[in-house]
Amino acid sequence: MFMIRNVHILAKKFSRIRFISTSLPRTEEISEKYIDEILTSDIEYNQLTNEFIPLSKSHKCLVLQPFVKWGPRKLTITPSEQLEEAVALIKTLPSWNVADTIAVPLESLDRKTLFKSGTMERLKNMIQKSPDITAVFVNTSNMKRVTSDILHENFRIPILDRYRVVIQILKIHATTKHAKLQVALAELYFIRRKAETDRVFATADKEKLKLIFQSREQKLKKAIQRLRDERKLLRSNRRKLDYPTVAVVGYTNAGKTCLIKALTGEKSLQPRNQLFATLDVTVHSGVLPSGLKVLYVDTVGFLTDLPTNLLECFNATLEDAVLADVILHIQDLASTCFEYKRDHVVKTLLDLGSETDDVDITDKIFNVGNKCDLINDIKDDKLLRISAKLNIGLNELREELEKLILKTTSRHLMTIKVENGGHEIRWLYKNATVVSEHADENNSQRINAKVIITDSNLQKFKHAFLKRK
Ligand SMILES: Nc1nc2c(ncn2[C@@H]2O[C@H](COP(=O)(O)OP(=O)(O)OP(=O)(O)O)[C@@H](O)[C@H]2O)c(=O)[nH]1
Ligand SMILES: [Mg+2]
Repeated sequence: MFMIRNVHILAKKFSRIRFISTSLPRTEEISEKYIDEILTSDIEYNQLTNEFIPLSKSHKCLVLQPFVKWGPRKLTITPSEQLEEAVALIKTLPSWNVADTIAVPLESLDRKTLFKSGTMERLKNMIQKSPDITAVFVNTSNMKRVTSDILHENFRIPILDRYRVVIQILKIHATTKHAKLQVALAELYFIRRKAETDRVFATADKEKLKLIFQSREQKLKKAIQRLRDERKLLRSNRRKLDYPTVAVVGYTNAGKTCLIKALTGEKSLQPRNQLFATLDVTVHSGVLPSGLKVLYVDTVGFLTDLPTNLLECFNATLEDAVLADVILHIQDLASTCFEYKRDHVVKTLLDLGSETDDVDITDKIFNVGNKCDLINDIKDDKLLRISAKLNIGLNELREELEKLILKTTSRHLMTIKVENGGHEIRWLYKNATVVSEHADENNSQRINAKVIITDSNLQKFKHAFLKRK
């Protein structure tokens, strides 16, 4: 009842608030200060957030996994695997714990009360007998308001669904402005849906709420657009530098950040045994066996069964991934539902590829199996097995990556005979990667330069030097 009574008070307070509409600046005029203000001082909206999704400092949860025993809604992931992921989600939140877990078989997930009366009673008794349970986490993507109210009336403690828990994690883990804005947008969609279905608001108040939500959505989208434009600029600057990019993607906790740390030696990177540890796209430089410099892009991890609104916010951050020269898909060999997670990532990537660039990205995806130190059986013999943590298989990975990069970026690894200290070698140092130089045995005036050069620069080189001869 606590939550419902609060919303009543809010509805009363709310009818006294006057909504002041302010005009939005143009995208290019949006300043850092403006972004800070959206995130911290939107008073009317912050009041709504506190009421609809109060951030609890700690909870002891009963993790409840409803599952359909048979029929088309039956999933390839087992209920115990789903429970395992749900427990990991809760444990990611500081000071949150799991009191108990239970998988509940259902005929369908569409019943308004979710459970039949017998099961409801059993669960009610179980919760009443365990006073240390302070919340129930029902691991479904987006529970209907009516269902959550019915469960709350029965269990008398807060009811959380997957959307609510994931948002809580994202709020804690978001550190950069872009991540914070994306999370704020996902949260707005969540609160709007709740408020729209709330019966305690009068129609006039609902109109006012609608204006607050609309205004906030516009502000957030504009600010996100500004940061996206900035990222686009950074991307095109990177292209001008002509360094190939490798996007490291995969399910959350697969070891993406750990792998980039191992490949680049960058100490600032912090792999963590948490879901959604990384919420920002960051770029780190590394060197391939031939000396070619590459940029590794760390990305946000994937998670199945998220509502579309939340997914949209994530997908925006994956633009960099789809546009990279190579997509390194890292899979956790030790994870229980390995195939299920792999298929989810591949499907999302292919969908994103066709949306963003309308291209088939299959040829530039490279699959690796990480955490080989934890298992002995070979799950997929086509996968290159590595351990980012113990540095196993990383040299082979670098070699394979280099081959694929040369192919996808139309680069050539070749030896060119040039004059020692002449224009040509200077040009090559400027426009290609010179891997090594060896004196020509037959002519001391000339050297053999081993270079990596793009197709277009090779044409330029030929045009500038070979045609003149
Ligand atoms: N045993 C073992 N553990 C690993 C290996 N690679 C990564 N880990 C561990 O797996 C956990 C997750 O690693 P991260 O690199 O943070 O995973 P991520 O894919 O970046 O996760 P998100 O950012 O949440 O998407 C950390 O505790 C790592 O130490 C490995 O090869 N072997
Ligand atoms: Mg990470």
